[in-house]
Amino acid sequence: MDLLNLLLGVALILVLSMVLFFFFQFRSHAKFFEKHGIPYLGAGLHRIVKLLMGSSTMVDVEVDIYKDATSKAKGGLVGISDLFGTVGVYLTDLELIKNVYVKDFDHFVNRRPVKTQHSNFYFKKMLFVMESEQWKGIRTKLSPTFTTGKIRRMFSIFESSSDRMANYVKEQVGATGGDFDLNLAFPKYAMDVIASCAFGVDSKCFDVSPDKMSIFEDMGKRFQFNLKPFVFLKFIFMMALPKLADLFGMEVMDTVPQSYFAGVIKHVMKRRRQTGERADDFLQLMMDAQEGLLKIDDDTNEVLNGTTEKNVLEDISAVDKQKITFDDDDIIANCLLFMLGGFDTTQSLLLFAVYQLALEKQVQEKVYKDVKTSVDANGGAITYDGLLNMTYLDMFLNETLRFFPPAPRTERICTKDYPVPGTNIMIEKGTLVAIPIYPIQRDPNYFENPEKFEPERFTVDQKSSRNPYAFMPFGHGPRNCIGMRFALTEVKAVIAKLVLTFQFGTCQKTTIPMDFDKNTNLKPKYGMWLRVTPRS
Ligand code: HEM
Repeated sequence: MDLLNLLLGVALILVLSMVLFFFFQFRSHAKFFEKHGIPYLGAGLHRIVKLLMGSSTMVDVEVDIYKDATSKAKGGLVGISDLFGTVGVYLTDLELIKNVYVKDFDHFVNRRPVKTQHSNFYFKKMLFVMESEQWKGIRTKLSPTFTTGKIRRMFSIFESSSDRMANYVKEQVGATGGDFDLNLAFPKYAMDVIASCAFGVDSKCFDVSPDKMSIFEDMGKRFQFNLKPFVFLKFIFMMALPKLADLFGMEVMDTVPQSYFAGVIKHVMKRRRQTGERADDFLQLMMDAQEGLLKIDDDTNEVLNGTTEKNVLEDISAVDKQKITFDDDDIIANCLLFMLGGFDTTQSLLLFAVYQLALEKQVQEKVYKDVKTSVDANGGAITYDGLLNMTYLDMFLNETLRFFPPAPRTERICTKDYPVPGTNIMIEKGTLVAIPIYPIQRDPNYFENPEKFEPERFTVDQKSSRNPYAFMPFGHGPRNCIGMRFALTEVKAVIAKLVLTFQFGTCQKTTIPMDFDKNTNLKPKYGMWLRVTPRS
């Protein structure tokens, strides 16, 4: 009983300390914004509480902040205290967003820093969280692995995983079709591709029944981003009190899957080095990059409006380049990043794509015709070049990404004081800069009737008549998603295969309208139940 009282007392003191800590922090933020003449949205504690209680999703929070922000913004921004107590600005103006992404990128090179010192060995070596020159150096090493030419060479991986996926779904629904939760199959596809591309192994995901997972899939799921209340509180604690978090040895990521995957990669690298065996996969490209055998191709992530990633990356001085190391731990970290950056996001796009196919029958028929025409012209095969000709499929996926962007916002940290053009506002070095993706893509100022699903918004004409920064599912500029082309090819390959093989419809268990999972990025809450019927 005494021990229980003691624990309750400690818990109470901890909660009270955190409340006091946040109270004083938010008061100092209010003064900060007042001094800079920036309207302040306040602490937004009600949003944090709603997230923690599970009555709001991350998307609800984003939409709510955007609504508030657009009504109060000055010079295209408002002040916020983010969920972790960081002082930040929230951008509402597309010109300012363009400046941050591209034009004045040198002021906004980094993302939110990882403040803990002793933990997260691989996490800190991931491109996503790296900073400044180190980031530029590693991005230079990795960019040549994501070019069109390299992805074309990996296409056979997408092809065989797509075949496995289609066969798996066929087995589940039978010859006459049936209701099936696609959420049980797409994670297997995403994992199968990652296992082959980034780890050089067979995931065996499709070799088990839907209620089971192969060890690779199981570990991958444990590695996924989630915001369950306990994890969320842990993040808040780690960001707000990094020194204490270090003292407790807290880790951002679960260490068991981390060690498992690191072991797999080390094993494959050792075998390849010993036997001279090579493969057309991402791991091989990184091993080649380590040896300095890869060059930046001309098509390295073309970036909108004049600035190319190539320009920025070539900007690193010769001396800096020598300082950039790329050892086996960097390779492991960036293979893990494939899992972190590519597993959840790709699944999310796939799930919402089939959802929209099922809801919009006419769209489904158009996608089918587009795919069939291209495949027939290629002797019945889905090829890399064939995918490039599927223009309606491309428009359809873009509209799916507008409607359901897997990442609802992105962020930068201001790395040099930045005077906001046309105003007397200064964004101070160290300030977090939040860029809302989901709410802008649903804003009627940029997309007429935004709640209507309409792939025709992405015809060449319609795209050219719109501000390109209103659509940003992969971010923009030199720090955009490095895996964009990879992800789009991976998704197109399997959607093409699936629409050729099946027709998708709704069933009793289909959630309409969509309900999002509260504990993670954009994902359906109740799986993705659809009626799946093999085409005759
Ligand atoms: C549909 C799939 C995907 C979506 C929607 C997506 C979205 C995004 C977004 C919004 C960002 C932030 C961009 C910015 O801040 O401007 C990002 C960054 C990133 N993504 Fe993706 N992503 C996807 C797939 C992938 C895949 C397959 C990989 C595989 C490697 C990947 C790796 C990364 C990395 C490494 C970054 C950080 C880049 C850097 O900091 O230089 N993503 N992604």
